[in-house]
Amino acid sequence: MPAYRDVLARIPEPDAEAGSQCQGLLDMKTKPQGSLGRLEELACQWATLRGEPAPAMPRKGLVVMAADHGVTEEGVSAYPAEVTAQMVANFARGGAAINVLARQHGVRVEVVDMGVRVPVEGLEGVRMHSQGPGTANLARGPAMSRKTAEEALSVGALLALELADSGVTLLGLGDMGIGNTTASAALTCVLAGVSPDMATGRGTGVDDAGLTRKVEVVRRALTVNKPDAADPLDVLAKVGGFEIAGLAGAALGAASRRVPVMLDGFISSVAGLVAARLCPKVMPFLLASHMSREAGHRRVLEALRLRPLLDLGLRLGEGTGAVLAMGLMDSSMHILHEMATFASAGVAEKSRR
Ligand SMILES: O=C(O)c1ccc[n+]([C@@H]2O[C@H](COP(=O)([O-])O)[C@@H](O)[C@H]2O)c1
Ligand SMILES: Cc1cc2nc[nH]c2cc1C
Repeated sequence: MPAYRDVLARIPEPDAEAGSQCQGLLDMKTKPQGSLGRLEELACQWATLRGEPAPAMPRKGLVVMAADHGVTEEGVSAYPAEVTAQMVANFARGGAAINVLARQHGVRVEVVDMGVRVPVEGLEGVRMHSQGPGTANLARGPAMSRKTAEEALSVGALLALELADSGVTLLGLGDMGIGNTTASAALTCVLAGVSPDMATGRGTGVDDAGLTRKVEVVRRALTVNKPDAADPLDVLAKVGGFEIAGLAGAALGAASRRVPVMLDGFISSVAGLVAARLCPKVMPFLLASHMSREAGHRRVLEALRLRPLLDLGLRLGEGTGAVLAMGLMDSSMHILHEMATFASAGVAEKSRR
């Protein structure tokens, strides 16, 4: 059995009792009840998912999965496909935005080559799990076989298990892949039930003509491939990407170990949606870090019933928004562990009037 199928059968239920006990602890802190708003919600969510009223501070990890997309030959990106490999080298050297933010927030980063066109073999710190030299052009036929989609899902699931075993308790998802907003738009159309013009955005910054072309390409991908919305693996194989499949697998693997998953922008949220369609039990473990500028992101978060923590106009990917939001999770846990209570600080509680 492919590894990802094994993990999705093991995703536990959240522990609502641990969450309400966590709220009880927060209510004893020296503040009007509920006044830390979503930070309190985050703390309780963390408790619910970890299954303890006062869990330890998160140990943060992030997987950045990179792959190329055959659909770039349709002229759907503002940047050339070579940028995917070049950015993987940049990640390995520690010079990308994600490296900077991860260092600031103490997040361990794992970079995975899931199928970059020109392999980046030999780069220290890059894990090689290439599924091929990029996907096939999804506007002309399936992006990959069903078997490859399952293999990529399994790579992600096994990596998440490995990270959980080594102590990671909060996992962020990041992506890198020129052309991947086209694949993500096509996935969004099928899995969230929206039209190509609603799901498609400017990605790295295509102009108006590029956007019109991109919507047409997404429309053609759906007509040519006829993905079956009731069969998420079929959808993923036909109009997905290697890195998207890997990230979906990572979400499933993390959830199976009670490791909450911090989604990033459009692409990693689509991966979350793929995971949710494969196994709805993953849904409580998915957290939305931010609202991307990319047009389709809102639709994906709506389909996942998630409310993003931040709205910073980001549209970079790489896991940048996920890492920023992990800082909020840290803050919520510092509050839970370090704030004085009304009793310990001798502060008068709410009047009973
Ligand atoms: O995270 C997002 O919401 C996001 C929105 C737009 C673009 N990106 C990044 O830009 C690349 C894909 O853009 P494109 O135009 O080549 O499809 C890919 O590397 C993504 O990480 C990411
Ligand atoms: C330079 C560059 C960096 C990126 N990081 C994620 N997607 C990207 C796309 C481009 C073009």
